[in-house]
Amino acid sequence: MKAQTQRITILQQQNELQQQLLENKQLQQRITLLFILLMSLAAVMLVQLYRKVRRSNLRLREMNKQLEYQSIRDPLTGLFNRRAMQEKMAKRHQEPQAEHCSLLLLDIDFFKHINDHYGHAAGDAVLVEISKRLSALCQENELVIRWGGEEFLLVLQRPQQTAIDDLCQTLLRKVSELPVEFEGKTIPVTISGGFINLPFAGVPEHQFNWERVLQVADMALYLSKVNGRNQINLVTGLRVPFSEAEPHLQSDLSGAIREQMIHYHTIAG
Ligand SMILES: Nc1nc2c(ncn2[C@@H]2O[C@H](COP(=O)(O)OP(=O)(O)OP(=O)(O)O)[C@@H](O)[C@H]2O)c(=O)[nH]1
Repeated sequence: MKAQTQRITILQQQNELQQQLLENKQLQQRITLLFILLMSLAAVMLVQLYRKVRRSNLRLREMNKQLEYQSIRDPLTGLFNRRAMQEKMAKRHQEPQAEHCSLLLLDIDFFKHINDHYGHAAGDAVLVEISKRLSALCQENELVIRWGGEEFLLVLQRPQQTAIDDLCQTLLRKVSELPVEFEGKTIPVTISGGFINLPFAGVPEHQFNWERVLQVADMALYLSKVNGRNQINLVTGLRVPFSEAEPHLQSDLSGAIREQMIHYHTIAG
């Protein structure tokens, strides 16, 4: 009887153990399931987060590109601005053998009168139209810059002087032959310019840098203005050693011409 009771107790204990094992297994299964569920949820969230970050990165990159574009463009005409020129020249400075190029500085004649007579909006329309005409005449590797209010700077890549002369002639004609039409108003426009090569007359650029060379183009432009406008004065070389001409090239182009220190010619429209 005692042995039977003992066996029953053992069997009961075995049953309880089995029951416990079963419950443990179920618990383990639940934990595994929960773990898988949690991992899946985390994976989904991670993928979503990754996509979000990627989208925002793309947006940032796009905005950055736009900002970069805007920082080197003039908002009215879409042309390059001064900063673009400074960047181009800084790059040029780093090149071991900088390419020959030319600077053509242009300024619309009597632009103040256009504004006063036809209105500021008409003046803006003239700037936009002239920008288009200038751009149409330039090659892809050349820069058209809005240098100031009604001033443009072309950085040309045409080694032949005849090609430059042809361009100047065409440019004067293309600006003046067709008046700009704006809201029923017909606005006649002419332009004046000053031209020079960079480097100038083989003078190394560390000695005569682009800013100083451009000053000469500015003086040549001034000559075009005082000599009647609708023309371009081109400074194409030196007739005397640079050291001799240098003082004149800083502020007195007329003196350099008078003293026959430079090669120059005029193209009239
Ligand atoms: N409409 C318009 N006018 C501008 C802009 N920027 C500058 N200006 C005007 O351009 C005019 C420039 O005039 P001036 O420098 O006196 O020269 P100008 O009348 O062209 O005379 P010359 O250069 O001697 O032929 C000024 O009246 C400026 O207000 C612009 O973005 N839009």
